[in-house]
Amino acid sequence: MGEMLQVRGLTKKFGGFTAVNEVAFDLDEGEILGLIGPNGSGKSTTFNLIAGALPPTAGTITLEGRDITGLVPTRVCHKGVARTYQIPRPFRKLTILENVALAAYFGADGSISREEAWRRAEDALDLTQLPVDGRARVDGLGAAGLKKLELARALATQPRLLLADESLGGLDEKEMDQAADMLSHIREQRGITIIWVEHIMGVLMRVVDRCIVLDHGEIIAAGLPHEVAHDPKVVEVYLGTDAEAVQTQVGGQASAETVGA
Ligand SMILES: Nc1ncnc2c1ncn2[C@@H]1O[C@H](COP(=O)(O)OP(=O)(O)OP(=O)(O)O)[C@@H](O)[C@H]1O
Repeated sequence: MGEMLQVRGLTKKFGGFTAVNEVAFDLDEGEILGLIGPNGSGKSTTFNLIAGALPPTAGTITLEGRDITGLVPTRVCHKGVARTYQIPRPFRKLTILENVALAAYFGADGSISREEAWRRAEDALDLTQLPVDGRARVDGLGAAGLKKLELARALATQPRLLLADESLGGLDEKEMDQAADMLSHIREQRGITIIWVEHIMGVLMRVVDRCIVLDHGEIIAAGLPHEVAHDPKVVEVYLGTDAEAVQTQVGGQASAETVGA
């Protein structure tokens, strides 16, 4: 397995405020990495830096051995990185298929035929279990369906690295589990490497290979899900609540500190 992504010294300052501070991690091809942390910990900013939506103040981002630091989002997309947005904003007047075909077409910078864009769209709809029927409308989709559409639009650009800003907060427990299984399925079927950003720890821990935890813009823990869930620093920032539920789910031996926490 080759290296997909290398992040070093990644820092973002907004005026005098440091939102992301010296973040560094590696990601292997085919891995699912969870990026978690409480509100305001710097998850979205880190994500936006990798996707090119924000220029970093310092640090480097290397994709498959090539420096992509500071490239604009369309250029990053053409290098094989796709992202989803926390708040889906589809074209409501277009059908589901049209929305996804447009993403395929523009994601490829118009270098593919319309027929190829439709084909890629159908494939992405199939992968996300959305109706491939050309008449199905966006209006009929609920919160979970809109998340799938967001995922389908990203997948239609045929990325090698998917940045999934899932934020499953609006979904019920069953829908959250299905969304998690879907990411796992996408990795298995297509070998796509995934960074999954999520505020809720529990649902993510079941499918990620590794995770990193941010707090105040810095990595406070990194490792296997059960290691991270038992890390006293992680338990502290999540005030025990979510971490306890996760420990039950992922198992593993609790450390002396967390037992007493
Ligand atoms: N454009 C901006 N200008 C100034 N401050 C910003 C900007 N974007 C983010 N911040 C600040 O940077 C910090 C990190 O924000 P970020 O959105 O990355 O956190 P997050 O972990 O994604 O939070 P959430 O789970 O709430 O989405 C926050 O304190 C936020 O207010």
